Amino acid sequence: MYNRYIPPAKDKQAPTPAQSTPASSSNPAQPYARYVPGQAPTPPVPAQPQKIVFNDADLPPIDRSKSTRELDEQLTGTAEPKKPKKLKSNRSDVVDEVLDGGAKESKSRKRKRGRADQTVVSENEMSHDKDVAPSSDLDYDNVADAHVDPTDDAIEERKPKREKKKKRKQEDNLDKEMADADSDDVRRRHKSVFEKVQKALQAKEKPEDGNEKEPEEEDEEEPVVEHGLEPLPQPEPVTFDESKLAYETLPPWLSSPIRVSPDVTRPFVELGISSESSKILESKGFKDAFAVQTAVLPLLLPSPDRQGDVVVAAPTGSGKTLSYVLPMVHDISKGRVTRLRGLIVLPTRDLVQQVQLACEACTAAFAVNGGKKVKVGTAMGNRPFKEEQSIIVGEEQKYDPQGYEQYLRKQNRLVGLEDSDDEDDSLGFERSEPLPYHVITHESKVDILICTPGRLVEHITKTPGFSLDYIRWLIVDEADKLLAQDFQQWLDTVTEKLSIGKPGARDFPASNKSGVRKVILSATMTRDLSLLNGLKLSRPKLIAVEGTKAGEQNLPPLLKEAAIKIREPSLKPLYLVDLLRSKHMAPVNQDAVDEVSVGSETSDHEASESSSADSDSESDSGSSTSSSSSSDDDDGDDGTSRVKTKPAFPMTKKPTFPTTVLIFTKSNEAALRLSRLVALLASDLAPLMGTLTSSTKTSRRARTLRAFAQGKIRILVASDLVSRGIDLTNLEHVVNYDLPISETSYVHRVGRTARAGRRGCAWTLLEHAEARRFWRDFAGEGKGAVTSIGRARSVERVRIGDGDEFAEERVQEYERALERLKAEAVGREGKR
Ligand SMILES: Nc1ncnc2c1ncn2[C@@H]1O[C@H](COP(=O)(O)OP(=O)(O)OP(=O)(O)O)[C@@H](O)[C@H]1O
Repeated sequence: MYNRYIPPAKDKQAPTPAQSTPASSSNPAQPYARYVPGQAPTPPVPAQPQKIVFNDADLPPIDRSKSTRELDEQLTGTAEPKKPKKLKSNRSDVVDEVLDGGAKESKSRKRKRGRADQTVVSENEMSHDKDVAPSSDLDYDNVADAHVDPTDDAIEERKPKREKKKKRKQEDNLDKEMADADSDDVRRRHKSVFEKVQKALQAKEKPEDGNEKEPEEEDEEEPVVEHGLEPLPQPEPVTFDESKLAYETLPPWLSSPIRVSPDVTRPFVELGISSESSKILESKGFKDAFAVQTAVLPLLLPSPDRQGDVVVAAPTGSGKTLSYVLPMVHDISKGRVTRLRGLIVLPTRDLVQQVQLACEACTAAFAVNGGKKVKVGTAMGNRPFKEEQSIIVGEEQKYDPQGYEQYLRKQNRLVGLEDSDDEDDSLGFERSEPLPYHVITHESKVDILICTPGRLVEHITKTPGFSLDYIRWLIVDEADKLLAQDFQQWLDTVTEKLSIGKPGARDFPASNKSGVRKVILSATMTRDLSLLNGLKLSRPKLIAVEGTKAGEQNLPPLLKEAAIKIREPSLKPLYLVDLLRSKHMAPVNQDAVDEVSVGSETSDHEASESSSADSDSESDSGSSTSSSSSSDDDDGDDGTSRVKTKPAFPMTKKPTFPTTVLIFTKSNEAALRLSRLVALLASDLAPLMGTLTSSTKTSRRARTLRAFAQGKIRILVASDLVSRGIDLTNLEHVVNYDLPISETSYVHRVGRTARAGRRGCAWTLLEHAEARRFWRDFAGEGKGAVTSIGRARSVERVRIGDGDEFAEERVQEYERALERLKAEAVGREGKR
């Protein structure tokens, strides 16, 4: 929180920069002041001269900052052991005074009295005394702040005599007031203040009673303003109402989306898909169009109206993929020649592979009634670049003596030129040599390319014959992520290519439209115009599944969320094991996969999961190719990346697990460590576990996902790699072992379950320090809740574990597992 600077009142003298004392940690007399909202600002501390002159030699210097801190610590119970200080601060004086009920005259006052005829009490000090004594609503901050710095005396001496006289008069009044303060009336008022102080201290010291304490009940941390540098006068701060500003400045298409109810479904035939195609879609599990599809398909399928681009903001698992794949494949299937007409850009390789499957389902559906079987290719850096080039672009030797002549002339011309301005050459293409009297021509081998942004840019710049001239569909899925992280300026590179028109190349044969259709999608769609502008959208329309307010990120309607308090963070893995073994880990959908019994097939595996054997990157930057040095040696029988372990503790029964779980950790390393730890703590679950991290080879990740889909793996431990887009059909539970870094991340993580109209549960393990942020930012509960997450029901509180402590033998077992984990890590290090 930032503290707002409140300029001093007009009649106060504004400090000039020359007067201000530079902030310095070495300055022990650094003054601190505290901003109290809604109260008049503390008058500016008078400028401090370089040399401090004391009128009273016996008077010890007063450290204002020290006193403020000490009181803070006393009140909040956060006092740290301090070096003994000879000085007794003004603030301590005031607290003494308050605690003594005003009967005892404070030392500061004695001092003031003592020097009344030598020094002049500053206005600050006076105002403080006036404020403190009679007020029953004592504000300690003001009390402390109001104390004058000793250097004020020196300043006072320099003031004109007239002013001093005035001050002396005020001082007389002060003495009179102080005498009054001895009266019973004031004593009574001080008593009430004392009671308040005691209450406040008791409330602070009250130990946690073990019950789930509402984090929002915790006191707000009070803002502290450091006045090491005297603030310069500033204009009145402008109040900034973010929500108002955002919506008023959004263009109409963004602020007024086309809303669709989440319950709507319609047969595909009603939306313009032929009955033959619809039947094939149904055979693949797509019977009726989901809500988002009912809204998007009419905008993207051929129609007599001129249509613009489409932006889709719909919850995770709502079926966004099919909403763009269907119309794109439908359109491209009307053509004859294979040209690169559709680009789908996605942030990770796993998503590329997933969307490829959806595309293939649709190509089959439209390869009927003379429709073209649309060819789909991928470019994501999972194989050598050359190989990928040959899959995407075909090369052909064509007999063409004239062309060959030209080719030779060009070659001769280029010989000896240091800086060739030949575009192809400067791009570093590796060209094949033509046969004599032949020329080399290139043709796209795919109609649709699904790619990661980095790899796309590599092909644009390095693959001969790779052309975007015929592109008429550009799909950007998980758009907020792709726009926020502009990998290798992919968007500029692509939009520049798309701006080059080629007559007839971008016509849509089934309608009167030409150009590039852009479809931009995300469950957490950005409203940041500066990002969206980069897409150069044409007459865009925003589709939002109802309930998705602008700026809001809605969770799937059938998602149940719960938070589990971790009372002993050092034993957090035990809470996870208990959760996995608890009644909460039950199937939540009727058709959930039956319990599998894997037997001991994997129990004799020797190797534990290697944390860094593979080197694929999470978000493809495009420059990496799959690592040939990576080994799949430690794959399971079915090639999956199970957590293989020699059981640390004897297995007594066959491994079973009633449901499916995806556990998110904060990093690759954390995922690998946790899965190994759980395998050691619950060895019967080890054969059912797998890990998904960005350090795992892509092919192995794909096998793990396949094994999960087949029910062979039931528990996945993952980094945020799979938090976006991944569709694990049978996933029923998501566990946030580590709290996600943002609301957006939370939405994507928990959105791996409760997809496509199914039920799902999300569990978040909460350490004490995280509770406040979770309830306020993610759950949207309590004081200052600011969440943008929309949900059908509120987050539940669930208790796991045996109270504050686990049985001693479990703790010992855990310690043994940790020791073993450590030994394994050391052993691995040693091998490297
Ligand atoms: N019309 C449909 N009928 C049946 N299932 C469908 C239909 N449309 C999509 N699905 C299924 O719904 C699931 C979720 O779809 P999809 O992956 O497209 O969601 P999404 O909105 O892209 O989610 P995310 O934002 O997490 O990427 C998939 O398993 C998909 O096969």
